[in-house]
Amino acid sequence: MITTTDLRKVYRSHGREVTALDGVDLHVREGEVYGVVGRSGAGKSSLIRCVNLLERPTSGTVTVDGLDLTALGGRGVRAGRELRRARSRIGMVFQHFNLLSSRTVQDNVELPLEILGLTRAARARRARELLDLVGLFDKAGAYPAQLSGGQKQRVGIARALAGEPKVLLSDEATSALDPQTTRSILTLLRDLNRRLGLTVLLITHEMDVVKTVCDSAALMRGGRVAESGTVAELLATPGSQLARELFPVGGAASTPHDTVVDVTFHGDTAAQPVISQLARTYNVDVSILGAAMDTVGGRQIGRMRIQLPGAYEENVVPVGFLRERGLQVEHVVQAAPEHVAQAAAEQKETVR
Ligand SMILES: Nc1ncnc2c1ncn2[C@@H]1O[C@H](COP(=O)(O)OP(=O)(O)OP(=O)(O)O)[C@@H](O)[C@H]1O
Repeated sequence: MITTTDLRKVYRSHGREVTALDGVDLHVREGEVYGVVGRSGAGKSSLIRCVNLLERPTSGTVTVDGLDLTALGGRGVRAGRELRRARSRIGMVFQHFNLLSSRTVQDNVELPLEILGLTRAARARRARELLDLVGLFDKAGAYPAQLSGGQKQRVGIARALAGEPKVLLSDEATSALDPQTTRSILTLLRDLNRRLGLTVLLITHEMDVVKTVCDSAALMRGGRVAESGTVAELLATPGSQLARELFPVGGAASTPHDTVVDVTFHGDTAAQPVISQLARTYNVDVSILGAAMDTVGGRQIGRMRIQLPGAYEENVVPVGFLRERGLQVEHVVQAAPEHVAQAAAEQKETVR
């Protein structure tokens, strides 16, 4: 539904060039909720703004619902009109809601419909339907200042849906909200995604957002996509940073000479009997260093960090035993004690 190909964005200001996007290839399938995460400055906002051409890419293409938006945006009245029409099929939700304070809730939702040229009666009817959809029918006559943050964002979402978009872009829609309100907005987005078949591309710096609503995710670093895939694929990718951050499991080994592995299993596969079978079959002492269960991408996932006596090479058979039983096993390379001391010293240096 959304494809970017070798997308580059270079900002030029005060004689300086900043490369915000350095060849981004992204593919968001129809009907999925896709999360883009990354540190501040990774290029997330630039990406989402290039997807609806609020920002013109320096090079590369953006295709939304089969239409190459980058080809539409030439100069001239016709090109401008075509781009505006295409853009009206892409809804956008902002972190700070961007509502007009002098307009009522209903008038805010009607704004894009005015631009689309709907009659007053048709606008009012559609705006009320949309307010009903986001649970704010009774607030039609209120002004933004009379609403809570969550209600303002619901108005923002209703307004974004006015042009009956197939795609909704969300730029940190929940980062100004408290955790409970965040949850209710995410539930609303998921609900709209399912009921309307809406494809949602959201950017966030909160892993919990990805965990709660996303089917797929990408990690951006330095203007590039460092990792991407469905949440299930990412969780099954050895060494995936996203998987680690989505599902952290801690615990340090008692000795650096033993083997530490992270074992991932799905909620319906009980790991505990497998671990005790392992201990019995190979007569090894298995220490559980950490464990967690959580729901990721709507599926129950469990992760356990265990310690096995001896070096990794000596544990190939027990590790194979776990893998044969369908568990995903990832070797956690432990830092040698002198490296730990050095890393701690370096960190102290940075803090100072
Ligand atoms: N209009 C602009 N002019 C110049 N440089 C810009 C502009 N917008 C963004 N940048 C730079 O581009 C890089 C990527 O910024 P961008 O806002 O896309 O990142 P981000 O991942 O969304 O960060 P954040 O999470 O802090 O919003 C940064 O180095 C930023 O300073």
